[in-house]
Amino acid sequence: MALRELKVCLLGDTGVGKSSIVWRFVEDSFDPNINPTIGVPTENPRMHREYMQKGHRQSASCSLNFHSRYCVLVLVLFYSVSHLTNLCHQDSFQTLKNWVKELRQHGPPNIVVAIAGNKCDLSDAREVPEKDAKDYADSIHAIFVETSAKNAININEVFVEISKRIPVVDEAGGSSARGFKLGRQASESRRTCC
Ligand SMILES: Nc1nc2c(ncn2[C@@H]2O[C@H](COP(=O)(O)OP(=O)(O)OP(=O)(O)O)[C@@H](O)[C@H]2O)c(=O)[nH]1
Repeated sequence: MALRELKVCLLGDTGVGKSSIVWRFVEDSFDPNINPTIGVPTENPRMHREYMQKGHRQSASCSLNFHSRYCVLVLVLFYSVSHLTNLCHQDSFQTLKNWVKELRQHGPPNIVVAIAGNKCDLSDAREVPEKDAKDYADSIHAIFVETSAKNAININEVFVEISKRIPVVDEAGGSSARGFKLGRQASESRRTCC
């Protein structure tokens, strides 16, 4: 089966867990002391995808500089709970809405958008009700999943859900809305991630 190269951009406030989600998905690991990153593309060896992480500090023109040869998918993150940083949950939820607005204005049409409410393991500190986030996601026709990179909750699922919405492109360049199946690259069999 032919491989397609796709790009997933992870957008969201600093500290919402973009890097941690990538690490959990690619390496099945979690680092509580992970360093902040800004805009460093990360190769995904498992699925021949390229992940680009973008923090909210970057300008829209820079961070929404999508490459047309890729089918572009977007995972927008916020955390559903208050967090011990100077950013509160409402900030990250509001930032998410701003990202969506920018995507609608500057992103390609028919972009696949998924919203992840990360850090759902901190349920005692929950302050954004799941229903509010779900209602918002429904209103923009986005996928919504609550995730925890720490406890490996729904990390694979969010990417599987995204993959289901990716149109299949046939050899003639036409597309259908059937989605496609995620799989592992044979050449990367030494990797131990799931
Ligand atoms: N409890 C909990 N902590 C998490 C989770 N995901 C990430 N963290 C922690 O949140 C902090 C920030 O995580 P990062 O993955 O660096 O967040 P980021 O969005 O990539 O941050 P920037 O690189 O600054 O944009 C780190 O201390 C992580 O260990 C999670 O699901 N649950």
